[in-house]
Amino acid sequence: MVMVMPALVSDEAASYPLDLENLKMDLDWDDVSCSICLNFPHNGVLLHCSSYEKGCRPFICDTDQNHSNCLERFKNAYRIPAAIKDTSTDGVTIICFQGVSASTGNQPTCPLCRGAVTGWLIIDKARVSLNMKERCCEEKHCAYTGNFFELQKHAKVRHPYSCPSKIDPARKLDWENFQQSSEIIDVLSTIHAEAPHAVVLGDYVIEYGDSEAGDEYIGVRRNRGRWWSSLLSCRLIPRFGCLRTRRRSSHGDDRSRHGSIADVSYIGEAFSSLDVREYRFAETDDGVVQTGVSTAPSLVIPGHYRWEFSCRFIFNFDIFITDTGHVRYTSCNTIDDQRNAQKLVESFAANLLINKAKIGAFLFLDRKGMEFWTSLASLMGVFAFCQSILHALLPPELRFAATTVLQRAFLCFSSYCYYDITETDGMSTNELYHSVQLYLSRSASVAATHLSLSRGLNSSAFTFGLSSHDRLVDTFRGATATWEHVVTQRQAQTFSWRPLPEEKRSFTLRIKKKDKPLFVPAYLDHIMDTATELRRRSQDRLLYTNSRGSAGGMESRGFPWESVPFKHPSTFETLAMDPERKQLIMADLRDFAEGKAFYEKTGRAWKRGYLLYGPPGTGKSSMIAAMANFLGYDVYDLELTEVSTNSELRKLLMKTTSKSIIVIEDIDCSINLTNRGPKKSPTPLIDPPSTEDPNVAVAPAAAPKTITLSGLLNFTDGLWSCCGSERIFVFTTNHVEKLDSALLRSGRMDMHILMGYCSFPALKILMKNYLGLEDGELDEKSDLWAGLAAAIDEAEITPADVSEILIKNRRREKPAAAAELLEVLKARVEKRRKEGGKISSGEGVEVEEEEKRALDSPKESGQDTESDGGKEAVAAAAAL
Ligand SMILES: Nc1ncnc2c1ncn2[C@@H]1O[C@H](COP(=O)(O)OP(=O)(O)OP(=O)(O)O)[C@@H](O)[C@H]1O
Repeated sequence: MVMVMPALVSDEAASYPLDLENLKMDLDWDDVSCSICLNFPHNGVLLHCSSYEKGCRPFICDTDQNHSNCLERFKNAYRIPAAIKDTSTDGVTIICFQGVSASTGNQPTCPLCRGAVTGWLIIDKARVSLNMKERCCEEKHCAYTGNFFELQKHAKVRHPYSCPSKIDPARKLDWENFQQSSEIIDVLSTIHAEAPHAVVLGDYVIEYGDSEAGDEYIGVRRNRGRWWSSLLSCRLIPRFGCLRTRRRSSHGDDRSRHGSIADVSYIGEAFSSLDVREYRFAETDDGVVQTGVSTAPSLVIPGHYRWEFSCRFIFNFDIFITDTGHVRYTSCNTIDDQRNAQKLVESFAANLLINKAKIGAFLFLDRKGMEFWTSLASLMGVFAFCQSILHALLPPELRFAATTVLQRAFLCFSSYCYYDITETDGMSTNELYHSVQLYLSRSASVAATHLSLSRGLNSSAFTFGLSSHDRLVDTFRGATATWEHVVTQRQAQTFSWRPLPEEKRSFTLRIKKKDKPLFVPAYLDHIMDTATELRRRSQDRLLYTNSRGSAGGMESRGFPWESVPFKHPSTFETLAMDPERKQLIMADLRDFAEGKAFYEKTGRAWKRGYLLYGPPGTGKSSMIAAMANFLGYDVYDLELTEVSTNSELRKLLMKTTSKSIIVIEDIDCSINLTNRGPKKSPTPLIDPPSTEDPNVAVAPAAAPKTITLSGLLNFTDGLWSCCGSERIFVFTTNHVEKLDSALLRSGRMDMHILMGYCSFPALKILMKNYLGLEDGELDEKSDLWAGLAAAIDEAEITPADVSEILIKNRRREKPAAAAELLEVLKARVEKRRKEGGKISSGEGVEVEEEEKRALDSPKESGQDTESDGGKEAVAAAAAL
């Protein structure tokens, strides 16, 4: 047996003797493949590794750069500077690496067993045999196959410049990734072997459970006796570049035995073999004192700066701070790392000295903070435990009672009081809930992050609402109110006549107990008022009427008014009227709308009456529309002929809302305004059908009309007139002289407005409206303009008539249309003069009024004339 001792440079390698005889005998050359390219190893060599004795035979190719070139690549990977021929005997040559030492951390390792490689053997017999094996050309896309010599020739001729043995970067990266993943798996399996209950979170291992065993695992004290807490042990998975470096520096023979053992030894040795500096914390001293230890200075740091966990920084070293008063850092390989570690610990100590505060940058929790959170956690744990016990032991009724008692106790001791405003109040809807919703929508649109949006019927605006469990803080008279929108699922669907929504919604108002007198009821009133105003502004205005053809419909659905959206376009701007008078009326309306305090102070009902009188077509209806548009009020057009009794009139009044205009047009045509007492029973105009005929249904007799002037007077200025607020009464008439003076007195009709014939300023407005004629557009000194100014007053023409002429001529040129108007005015003046100054339109008024009276109240006209006859008939029947 020939034993050869290779002249190895490292001490460890010196112990690998070679049994050359056995080497020659125990190989079947057909089964040999290159450990790197996995092909037949042409011109092959056998790496001499530490596991040679155990049968490891790592053959690799020793070809040139035109082929796989595996030996060269192996040497390059480990930066082996040189190799020398050491021994040569009987067809076996031993080559040894030069200048390789285990201490440099760059020891070549066997591709099969990962053991240290000290050199290689050239076995002549193996070479001859292996060189004759056929393999493919290494060049991409080349299909040539041949033995070693054929391939050499082929490469020289066909691929003289190719270099297939260069490393493909993508494949290199793949290989590195593969190595990394296997390292991760190794580390994880080691962690689980060492600490089966640990959880690996990112780069850290968190251990749960009791650590009474007191294993000072990797130098970090565990949290004793606190079963609920978890302890951040340490960062175990370092960066893999570092891991690989460390691996290379470790002993190969350990690793060759077992892969995972290698990682365990890594974790262990990180704290044993590396440089450990130590800083000491003293319990009592408040300063940081550097105690003179020769190589490792000690810092005395107050006790409350102790931390119970360790942290690995982004650098390649670890710092541990233990409750025994020690700060330790372990540096890795480089001098830079050591310097960084030292700097960090020193700046940490300096910070403590200066600030005596937490150093946030180091992501540490101080002991006090830890204690607080652990106490809190323990309290919560106890609470959860008690809750589960109570749940198991107590019946639901008892639990409910206990909860109620607890809630009451809580409310007793709380400095807040709470108000729940539910969406429904029993069977009816809670108006306050909707008002609060609308009120909060003002600020919700700004403050809240999650909103619900809605748009109501007859509304042109969107309203915002709080979503479930959203909160909003409001201030009222300097105090704070917190609103929360609570939405819960309705539990069991109880029997109900109407379907209930699936969710129960409510608002909870939280205010301080001391603010209670401030909030209740003033705050709620404020909410209601604001919501009403918002609702009014966001909704289209409405035109109501009570005219439905019969008094029987009065109580239909409990609401006597029917409404349509109010869309009249008339405004004070388009109203043809003297500008000064217009301004006067507008100022009066504005004062009224803003006069809440004034009316309260003076003890007057917040209402105002306007009487609009003048010939037909002078703009009385237009004036009402302009008023409504100016104030933004709803309009109630009261048809008096549809109202049977004074009480009905009262009910109608009661059902009007505030901020509204109640209009009675042509009041002189609607009622006998001289009779203050009840009217006589009316006699039907047509005979009632004979009751003898059973087939004919007997129509019920029309309800007697008992509405009186006094009823109307009470309507406008009685006790009932102030059942609402901010209401305007407007009466219109063509014959003011026919009205009872009681109706006209101040307090009922506060302002009498004459809507007269078209004046020259009014004419200008109409020409602007219909012809688009702006001021100064026509030469004011022109004959046309002067003629219009002179004729308009004498013509006594209504704005309605002027409008009609202008509409007819609106497509013509403006001067031509104005000239046409002048012609009409002149003709009218001429006619008036001929007729001796009699107002022709006045005659028209009379005729028109008669017609109106006949149409509007046929019964009334009939009543008076036939009342005597009726009386006679009744008397005759009584005599019989
Ligand atoms: N002062 C005015 N300004 C603008 N347009 C007017 C004016 N007066 C009348 N008009 C026009 O004439 C038409 C009739 O007017 P309006 O109905 O307001 O008159 P009125 O006085 O209410 O008539 P009546 O007494 O017959 O009800 C309206 O369509 C309007 O366009």
